[in-house]
Amino acid sequence: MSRVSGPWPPVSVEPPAVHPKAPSPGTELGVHFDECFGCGDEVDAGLRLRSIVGEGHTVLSKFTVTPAHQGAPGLAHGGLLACAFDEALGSAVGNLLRRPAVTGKLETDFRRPVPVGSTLHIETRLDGTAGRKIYVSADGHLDAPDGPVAVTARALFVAVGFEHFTTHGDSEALQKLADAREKQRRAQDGQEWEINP
Ligand SMILES: CCCCC/C=C\C/C=C\C/C=C\C/C=C\CCCC(=O)SCCNC(=O)CCNC(=O)[C@H](O)C(C)(C)COP(=O)(O)OP(=O)(O)OC[C@H]1O[C@@H](n2cnc3c(N)ncnc32)[C@H](O)[C@@H]1OP(=O)(O)O
Repeated sequence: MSRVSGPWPPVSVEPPAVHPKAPSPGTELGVHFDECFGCGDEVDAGLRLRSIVGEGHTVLSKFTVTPAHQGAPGLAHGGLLACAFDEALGSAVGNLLRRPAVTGKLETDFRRPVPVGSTLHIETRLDGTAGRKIYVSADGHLDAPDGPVAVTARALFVAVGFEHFTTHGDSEALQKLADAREKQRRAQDGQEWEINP
C-alpha cells in the first residue's frame, strides 16, 4: 500500500471563514469539557492536551505521553495518539470557526515511535471548507515545536447543529456546558456586564 495519500483537500474548497471574534494568536484555549478524554482535567488517564492559537489560523497543542498511554512498553499507543490529533484538530475547528462540528474522518500517519515521557507538539491548520465539510490537517513534532515529525493527520469535520449533541448525547449536561461557555464567551468579548436601561 502506498504511503502517499490522495490530494488534500480532496475537493475544491473555500478559504476557512475564521470567526471575527476568534481568539487571537497567543491566546490559551481552555478545556472545552472537564470530562473530555482529550483535554479534560477530571479524567485521570486523559491526555490533558493544551492548546494556544498560533499565527495564520493555526492552533498549537501539546500533550505529554504518560505510562497510562502505553501500547508497547515505553511507547505511546497509536489510538491514543490519534485521539490527541482528534482533539487538536477539533479545537482548531471549534475555536477558530466557532462552528459546532464532529469528526467525520480522521487519517493518521505514524512516522516515528513516540516514547513515554516525550511531548508531542501538534500544529494544526485549517485547510478549507466546502459547505458543511471542514478540512484540517496537523503535524506532530517530538519534544519541540521544530522537532522531528512523528505523526501527521488529516481530517474531515462536518458542521452540525447543536441538536446533534442534544439528540445523541446527554442534553441536560450539554445545556449546562453551553450556558457556561456562553458566559465565558461573553466575558471574553467584553459583553459580560449588561447596563441596566
Ligand atoms: C465535542 C465538541 C462540542 C461542540 C461545541 C462547539 C464548540 C466548542 C468549541 C471548541 C471545541 C473544542 C474542542 C473540540 C475537541 C475535540 C472534538 C472531538 C470531535 C469528535 O471526536 S466528534 C465524535 C466522533 N464523531 C462522530 O461521532 C460523528 C458521527 N457521525 C455523524 O454524526 C454523521 O455521520 C455526520 C454528522 C458526520 C454526517 O452526517 P449528516 O447526515 O449530518 O451529513 P452527511 O452524511 O450528508 O455528510 C455531510 C457531507 O460530509 C460528507 N462526509 C461525511 N462523513 C464522511 C466521511 N467519513 N468521509 C467522507 N465524506 C464524509 C458527506 O459525503 C457529505 O458530503 P456532501 O455534502 O458533499 O454530500
